[in-house]
Amino acid sequence: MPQVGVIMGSISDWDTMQHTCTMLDDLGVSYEKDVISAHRTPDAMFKYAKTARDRGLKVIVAGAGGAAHLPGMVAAQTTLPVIGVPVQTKALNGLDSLLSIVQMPGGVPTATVAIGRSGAKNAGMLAAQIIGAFDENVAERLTESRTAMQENVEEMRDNLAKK
Ligand SMILES: Nc1c(C(=O)O)ncn1[C@@H]1O[C@H](COP(=O)(O)O)[C@@H](O)[C@H]1O
Repeated sequence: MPQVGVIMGSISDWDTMQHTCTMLDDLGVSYEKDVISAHRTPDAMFKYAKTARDRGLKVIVAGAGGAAHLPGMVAAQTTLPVIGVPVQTKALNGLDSLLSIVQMPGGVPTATVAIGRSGAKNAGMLAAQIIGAFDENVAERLTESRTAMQENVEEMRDNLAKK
């Protein structure tokens, strides 16, 4: 039973959303992935959000670009935490996606990460942190990843000192 649902408005979002999936793979968190659109497949979106909790999901990560209504519309229909990933767009560089996701009305929170790949990566990590609040194994892997990141910066400092 997957713990995280990773959905995206179009297959064209996969370039971005694959980074969420890679992060979840690295942290050993089970997930499912799908293309669901609030605009193009409203009934499927409704069903996905309404059945998510009963299917055992704990967190939903939703990526979309442009008029990115998917994360907010999913959040409107479930009390599971929803993390929105603003996909970078050609016309407006993803500012449109960001503002569509982040500016939710009071009462329907949607966690919002940065535009594009880094945001998608952080969405996977944030989803893992939510799971890790209740799962010691995931928490342990998150701690290891922080340690690796710190070691990486130490290496950068050593390299800089040699320049
Ligand atoms: N923002 C949404 C939604 C939605 O929010 O329901 N459904 C599709 N899209 C977005 O449209 C963009 C272009 O999609 P296409 O590449 O399929 O034309 C994608 O970034 C997708 O997330």
